[in-house]
Formats: sequence, C-alpha cells, structure tokens
Amino acid sequence: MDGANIVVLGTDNVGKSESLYSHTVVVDGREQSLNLWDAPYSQDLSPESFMCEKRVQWADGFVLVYSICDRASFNTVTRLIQTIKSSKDYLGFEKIPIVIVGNKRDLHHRRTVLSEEGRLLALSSDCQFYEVSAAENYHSVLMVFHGLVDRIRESRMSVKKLAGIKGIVKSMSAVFARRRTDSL
Ligand SMILES: Nc1nc2c(ncn2[C@@H]2O[C@H](COP(=O)(O)OP(=O)(O)OP(=O)(O)O)[C@@H](O)[C@H]2O)c(=O)[nH]1
Repeated sequence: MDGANIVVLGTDNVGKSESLYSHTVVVDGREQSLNLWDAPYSQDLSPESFMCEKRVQWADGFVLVYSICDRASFNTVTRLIQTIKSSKDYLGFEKIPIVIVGNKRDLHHRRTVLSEEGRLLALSSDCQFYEVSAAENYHSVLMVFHGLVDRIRESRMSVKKLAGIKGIVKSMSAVFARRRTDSL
C-alpha cells in the first residue's frame, strides 16, 4: 500500500488536532505516508451536501473523533457514520474504512459517554473503535492509525478482488456469446 488519504471529522474541541498530526506510520516494516485533512466541522450533515464535498471523495478512510466528556460530539459521530455510509460512491465496497475514536480518556471523572456505547456503535456500524487520551498517550494515537491503515488495505484488496471477478464474468460471457453465434 502506498500511502492513504484520511479525513478527520468531529465537532469542535474534541481533540482532533491534538491527536492527528502524525504523517507517517510504519506498517509491515514499510513507512506509509498519510495525508491528513482535519477540516473544520460543518453543521450541515445532509448527505447531499456533505458527500459532494471534495474531502469525502478524496478520502480513503475516516477518523471520527468524539470526546468521552461530550455527549453531543458522540451523537455527531453517529450521524456522520450514517452520512458517510449513504454516500453513493461507496456502494459496493465491502467495508468503508472508518475508525471511531473516543478521546480524553484521562478525564474519566467527567465521562458522559460509556466505553460500551462507543464499542456498541462500532459493532453495529462495522467500524473500528478506540478510546484514547491523545494529549497523554501518543502510543494510543498510533494504534488508531495502524487500525485504519489495516482497514484501508483490506478495502483495497476487496475492491481488487471484485474487479477480478467482474473481469472473469466478462470474459466468460464473451466466450458463451461467441459459442451461441458460432452454433447459429
Ligand atoms: N485532558 C485532555 N485534553 C485533551 C486531550 N486531547 C485534546 N485535549 C485538549 O482539548 C482541547 C481541544 O483540542 P484540539 O486538538 O484543539 O481540538 P479540535 O477538535 O482540533 O478542536 P477545533 O480546532 O476547535 O476543531 C485542547 O485544549 C487540548 O489540549 C486529551 O486526551 N485529554
């Protein structure tokens, strides 16, 4: 895999910038350059307007960040997943590479979103989930990137497989069509 484009989304103040300004990760001994786009949050989440945005078409994967102390930011992530999944461009993909990140884990005394809620959301929407403390623990942020890179790799492989199957179907139909005309 040669690099990936990643869009980071979440409401204000959840810790997006704190967590996500690393530009390379090493996967299987190879350095992968990640292009991160941490765009300002837009209130308009209607699928039509959101999905036309350049950043969504550009993305190979998404990191959706909320703060465990901010219920509204968690609700936004839930809506973002639905919006991303309803994007036409992604129909046919087996899995959209999305990682959900519950940040500010160190502030557990102010927690309003349970870990189970994040885990359940990830399970029901087929995404990956991490709880991290971006400000305190850089290693946890690296885990997020590794998880996402794995997902992007899987997704690219399934697209290739799909293209391969389509190619086989196409050549078989051509052979059968030829036979049909031969026997006329
Ligand atoms: N305690 C704690 N604070 C954090 C953590 N991550 C980020 N913060 C703090 O939260 C505040 C917001 O962090 P940012 O990274 O600027 O948040 P953002 O999501 O980029 O915010 P916008 O730029 O408004 O979109 C800053 O004061 C950070 O220091 C964390 O894991 N724990």
